[in-house]
Amino acid sequence: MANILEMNQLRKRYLDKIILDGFTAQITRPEIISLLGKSGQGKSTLLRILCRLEAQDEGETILHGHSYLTVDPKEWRKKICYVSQQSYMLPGSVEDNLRTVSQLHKTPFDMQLARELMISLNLDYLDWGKKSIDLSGGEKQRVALVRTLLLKPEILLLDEVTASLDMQSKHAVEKVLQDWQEQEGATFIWITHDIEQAQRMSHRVWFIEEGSLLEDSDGREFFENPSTVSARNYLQRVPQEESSCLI
Ligand SMILES: Nc1ncnc2c1ncn2[C@@H]1O[C@H](COP(=O)(O)OP(=O)(O)OP(=O)(O)O)[C@@H](O)[C@H]1O
Repeated sequence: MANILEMNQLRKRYLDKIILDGFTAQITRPEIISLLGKSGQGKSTLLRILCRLEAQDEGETILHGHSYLTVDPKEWRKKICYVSQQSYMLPGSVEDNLRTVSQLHKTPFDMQLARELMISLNLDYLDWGKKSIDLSGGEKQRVALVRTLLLKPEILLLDEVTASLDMQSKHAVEKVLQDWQEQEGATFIWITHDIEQAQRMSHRVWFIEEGSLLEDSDGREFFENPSTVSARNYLQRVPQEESSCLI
């Protein structure tokens, strides 16, 4: 059977800077993959290419055996959805945002699922008539996540989606996503700089350096015994980098 997703020799450069340098990986079964690496290594660029918000310069992505060249981008983006760090709200109310997906794809709006997800993400207090522009950063982030989950994508690309959340909301998001992954058999590629979160969530880890996949490991193995010096340094350095923000 074909792999869920293949990335073959992806290359991308901005001006004279190489961002992705032959990134190659396969997803063979639904799982939660943490995409880890220092800042500026090409993680977000990779996710934007995977959902076709950007084009690679070279290389191929293949979804269930079909090259991206043969699949309409709109159809592709129903299956692979990106939730970015800057949660973009569409104009209008919270409810307008939640209904967008079904309007775009001409599918019925699943009110019950929307309500359940909002409650699970600690947003039960939120007035659905409130203008989306007036939401806090953390509220926007969670509404954007619900909006995307309602599409039930097969592959969900998560770019630091808990970055502006307090501890309680962060754990709520993790629980919702963990349950969702199991129930729906979805695949997540999750960028996080929160190593404890990655330890809690990862079935696999992809460690990226200078645009190449340096390690592709079972989650537990990666955190117990990373096989490259770079990954070992990264794991030791992250808490120090985070604590320096407090100075
Ligand atoms: N549109 C663009 N034009 C020019 N350079 C870009 C563009 N987008 C990203 N870059 C550069 O590409 C490099 C990789 O960026 P990317 O956002 O993919 O890194 P990242 O690993 O996700 O970093 P972080 O962890 O800090 O979010 C960076 O040096 C960034 O400045």
